Amino acid sequence: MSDTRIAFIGAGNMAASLIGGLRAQGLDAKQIRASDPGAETRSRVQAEHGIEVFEDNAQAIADADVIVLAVKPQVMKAVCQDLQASLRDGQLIVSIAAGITCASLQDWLGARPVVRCMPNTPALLRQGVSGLYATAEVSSAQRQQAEQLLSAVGTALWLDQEQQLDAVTAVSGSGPAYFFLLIEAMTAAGEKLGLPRETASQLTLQTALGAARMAVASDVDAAELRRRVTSPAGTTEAAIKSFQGNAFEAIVEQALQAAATRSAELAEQLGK
Ligand SMILES: NC(=O)C1=CN([C@@H]2O[C@H](COP(=O)(O)OP(=O)(O)OC[C@H]3O[C@@H](n4cnc5c(N)ncnc54)[C@H](O)[C@@H]3O)[C@@H](O)[C@H]2O)C=CC1
Ligand SMILES: O=C(O)[C@@H]1CCC=N1
Repeated sequence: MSDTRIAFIGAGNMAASLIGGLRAQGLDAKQIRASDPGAETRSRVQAEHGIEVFEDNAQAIADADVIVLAVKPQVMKAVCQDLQASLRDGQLIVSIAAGITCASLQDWLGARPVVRCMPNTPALLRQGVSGLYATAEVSSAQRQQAEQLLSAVGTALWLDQEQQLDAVTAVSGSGPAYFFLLIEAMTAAGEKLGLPRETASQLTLQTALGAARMAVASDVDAAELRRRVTSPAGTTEAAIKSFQGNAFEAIVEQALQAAATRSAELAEQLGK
């Protein structure tokens, strides 16, 4: 990455996280450019990261080795069709949009090297995780560039099949929202049990953080960690029995299936 030039099309939340991660890794501000129609968005990334910003996407990609498509899936087709004429051979396209296939991107941009990724919002704290899939046109040097880009904001994992990105979207792309939902529910339940809201919130948040850190650091799996909390005939067992009596695992499986199905549907709808 020492002399790679990267252009971001769309400078919203995910792009700003990636730019922040790259800058923290020591990439020079001169190596990064971004374009966005929002004047406020442009000013913000320029002020925060010292990079050059553009209103015009074609200007932003002029000297780029890597072009990161960080717009919403719904505008991707129009953005690509506008960019197509300004692309040079050898530029790597990296898309972080949910549910936009490599085939659609290559349909709109030509048969170029494309890496499709699914990051998640903890990228904001460089605690993200991403799945990456590369088309056959991507060289090994470009694979490394894409991996380094996503590694700047967390863990980057390669996939063998593009379809697996629907599952990655269901597990980790949307995943932070599931944990936030559990945090909301546990905080509300703690309050109902008689705790002040702020206390219930702090207890829940620190428990979530502690449990996640333990699970990451542990050499045993989550099921074993759970067993270690669960005393025979104790309080945890009562709660776990209640969760499982209400088909907790099935609820989780159905929710992730819904997310994966939606990811595939988006590809179908927006790929045309
Ligand atoms: N938010 C999330 O949890 C995740 C989002 N993603 C994907 O990341 C992409 C970006 O999402 P966010 O950063 O959350 O959205 P965002 O709305 O914060 O950023 C998108 C940016 O694109 C800009 N934009 C709109 N039209 C444009 C155009 N014609 N040319 C250039 N820029 C344009 C918008 O002004 C906005 O600043 C989406 O495709 C989403 O699917 C991927 C993983 C997780
Ligand atoms: O909800 C969505 O569609 C996007 C993709 C993953 C997270 N947010």
